[in-house]
Amino acid sequence: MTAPIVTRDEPVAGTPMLDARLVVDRGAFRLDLALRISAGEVVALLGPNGAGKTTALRTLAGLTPLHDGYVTLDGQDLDRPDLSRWTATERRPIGVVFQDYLLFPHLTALDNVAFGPRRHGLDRQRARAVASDWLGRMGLAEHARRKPRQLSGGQAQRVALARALAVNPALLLLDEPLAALDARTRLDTRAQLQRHLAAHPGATLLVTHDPLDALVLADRLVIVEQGRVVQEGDAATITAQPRTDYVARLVGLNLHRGRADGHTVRVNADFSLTSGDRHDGEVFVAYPPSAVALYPRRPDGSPRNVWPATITGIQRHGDNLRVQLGGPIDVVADITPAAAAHLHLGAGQPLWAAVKATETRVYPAAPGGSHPE
Ligand SMILES: Nc1ncnc2c1ncn2[C@@H]1O[C@H](COP(=O)(O)OP(=O)(O)OP(=O)(O)O)[C@@H](O)[C@H]1O
Repeated sequence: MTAPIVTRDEPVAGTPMLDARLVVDRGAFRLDLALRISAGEVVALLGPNGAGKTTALRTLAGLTPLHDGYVTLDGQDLDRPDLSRWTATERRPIGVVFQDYLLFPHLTALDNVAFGPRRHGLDRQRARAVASDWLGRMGLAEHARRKPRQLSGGQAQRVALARALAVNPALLLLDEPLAALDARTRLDTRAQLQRHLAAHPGATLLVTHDPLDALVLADRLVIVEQGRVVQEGDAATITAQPRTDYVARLVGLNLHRGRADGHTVRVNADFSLTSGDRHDGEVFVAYPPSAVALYPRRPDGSPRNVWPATITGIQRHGDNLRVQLGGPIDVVADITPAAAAHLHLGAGQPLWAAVKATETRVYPAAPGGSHPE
């Protein structure tokens, strides 16, 4: 597709800071996603391994060429493959924090941060003044003369963030910015990062596997699978109404797709669920693992959905056990150790699963045409 040529000095009110359609072919893999991010907005790009998150980030940074589509940032066309126009990485008003930070090992923290402003034309003294200010904001003033190897993981992460922000980027790109940290450092650094992102006036794109990072740091989530956007929205909407198996696992819900006829949802040829909600047509049915009760024998006299199942896996899950079940539908159930003691759990063991109709949530599969397929 082609977009009109837009060349303007001032961003037009109401237009997003970043407006992009990224099309990249990599052998059998094709990335094709539209991204719009407003000034001051933090968007998390979330998806399973190989979904295309890093490719999207590298394309925006100019490290991987865009094959089709366009990248418009702050009113300027950066990439227009249809016009054979691309902008070199170093000429983009973009700051990048890579997963392993990529600090220059031979430069001090100060000179690592000063590197960006230097490249943007400031003389050494002014670049160092800008860098010093950023290190101060990151609480690293006393570490300015240290080399990267003398910094902790959390400190190195903040130097990398300072380096990315020191050029006042219209777009800040973060690639798994907390992945290299241990769990404790991660907690502190996540809180600090949240503060710095909230203060960043430009657009921010955060690439992550980690739903917690996305939920804490982002205003909006964009979920990609196999190079395509499958769902996007705020965290509350996505956690309430997942639309793919990946998203359902991410937010910890069982999810089935089926055809509703009143209170009955046919999930497959062998199985229907009864729900408290009335619907007609293609729907999703979601319910938490804690809503699935397990019994050694068929429970009688109950209005619930009841079916025979077989245990396919058991894991510890917080204080409870998470039990994977096969049968007419695949589900997971969370049960307490006390409940487990009555069931004599073991892989391959047959038992009965039940879900109350009132604990299921049913919603249309294609609201407003935003269906993933
Ligand atoms: N240099 C490359 N050459 C060819 N194909 C590549 C290259 N890098 C990545 N790919 C392919 O592109 C697809 C998307 O990979 P990408 O790294 O963007 O996914 P991702 O969502 O970032 O995954 P992960 O979470 O594992 O980092 C994959 O199928 C991958 O095999």
